[in-house]
Amino acid sequence: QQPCDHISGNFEDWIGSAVSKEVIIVGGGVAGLNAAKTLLRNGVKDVLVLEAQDYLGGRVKTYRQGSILVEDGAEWINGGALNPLYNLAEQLGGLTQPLAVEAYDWRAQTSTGLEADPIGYDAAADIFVECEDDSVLVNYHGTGYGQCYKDRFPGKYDLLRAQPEEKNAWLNYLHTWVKKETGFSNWMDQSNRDAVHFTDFGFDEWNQWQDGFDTLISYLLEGIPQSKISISSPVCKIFWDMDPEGGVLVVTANGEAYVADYIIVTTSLGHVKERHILMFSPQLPIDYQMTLNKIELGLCDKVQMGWSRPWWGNRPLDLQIIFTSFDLPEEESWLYGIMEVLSIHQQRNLLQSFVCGDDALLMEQLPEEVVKQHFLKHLKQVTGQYIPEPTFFRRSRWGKNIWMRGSYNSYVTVKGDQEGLKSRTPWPNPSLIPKERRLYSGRASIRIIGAMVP
Ligand SMILES: Cc1cc2nc3c(=O)[nH]c(=O)nc-3n(C[C@H](O)[C@H](O)[C@H](O)COP(=O)(O)OP(=O)(O)OC[C@H]3O[C@@H](n4cnc5c(N)ncnc54)[C@H](O)[C@@H]3O)c2cc1C
Repeated sequence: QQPCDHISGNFEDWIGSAVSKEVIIVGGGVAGLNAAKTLLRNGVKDVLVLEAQDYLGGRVKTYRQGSILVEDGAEWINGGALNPLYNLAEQLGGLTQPLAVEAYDWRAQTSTGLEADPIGYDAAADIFVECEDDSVLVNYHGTGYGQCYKDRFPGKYDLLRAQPEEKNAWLNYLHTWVKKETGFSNWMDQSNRDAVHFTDFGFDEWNQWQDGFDTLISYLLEGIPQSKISISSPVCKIFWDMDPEGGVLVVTANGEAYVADYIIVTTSLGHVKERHILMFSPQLPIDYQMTLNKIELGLCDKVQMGWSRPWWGNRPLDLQIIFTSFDLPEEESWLYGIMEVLSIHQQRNLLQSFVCGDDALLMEQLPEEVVKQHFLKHLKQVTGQYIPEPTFFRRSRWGKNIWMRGSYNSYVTVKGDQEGLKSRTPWPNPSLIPKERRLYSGRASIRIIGAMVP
């Protein structure tokens, strides 16, 4: 199934047929295209982007069908003007303002279809803010991120005097909410020390790209000639320290070989973790490998459903789902991962939910029609409303995608923290990398860069 599995041979087998390039960029997502655009703008002309899939953008993937526009991947410009993308979108005339909270028809329902006590939501939301505060988190070094929430929730909830029987249900809701924000399978996975360093632009600023997040990709592509990009060209082998002439040899699944002065690898952490042993020759330096073992990439998917008109009413819907019973059949248990069903901004006939971690992995294994029927049945049960057959359905599968193996938010695990990794910055401090291995410091250099977008 992995197109790279049939690529074999060593350095000597490939070097003879290799085409020379100054810079090879692995991956045509935001990071790779931005690197190419920047190099070209600065006079480095002999650049080639090798992209594994048949489209550019990677985790920026806008889907259009008639008047429908949905995002499989990146959707929001979080953090308002603090986010550099905000200014870019504004400059390109493509920024939408978030809807006011009051614009939404906000509901909180139990999974059995009863109205939930909104006071539980207030407790959950308060703690959500508290546990993002670095001055609170420093007290939790050495533990998992969820510890802060677990410790604070009971007191806060009791203070708000909500129904005691709903207490655990709201704590479970809070866990699912944190998983959605982080992509973890379990909120005890991430090291609290790492969470302290998380650059949070603020989660209440929800600007978007007017015409889809891929406006960013079109912008990046301006100024990159087509000849500088090769799609459907997975990079399988990188021989990075073997050429007596000092070049880096790259071999693709199509059997093409390139020898470059420099290489920039922008593939997702999930892909690097899965393939680095087979991909790099010699193996990555041991400190890189050890770092890789201590960090993970989260997984979140989206499920989207549309109708010819909104059955929920004229206002956009924001429906919170609080699971009060856990008797779903095994196959449907991925639904436990849904804590919110939200109208898609600018798409008033469409609803969307996130599903993360293990729940996402289970959902990804099911046929699309089955996922659709589960989601529909669940919505009917929760709302108690008549819901017609949807006219649109889509779900993402970022975990199954062999070029991604995850979606957003890399993090240091608790175990990684205990083993000495103190920050999520995946690679050792560049100044600690021997000079001859740094980008722009000579041939045979290698540098792996991460996502441009948080
Ligand atoms: C569901 C979801 C929701 C998100 N929501 C937001 C959001 O609201 N706001 C936000 O700012 N960000 C969001 N993100 C994160 C954002 O999409 C990413 O941070 C960003 O797109 C990463 O860009 P990148 O170029 O670093 O990596 P990628 O987009 O992963 O690009 C890497 C590219 O490398 C290619 N590749 C992989 N392996 C190989 C190989 N061996 N050879 C050649 N090519 C290879 C891949 O196909 C891919 O195109 C979201 C992501 C997901 C999945």
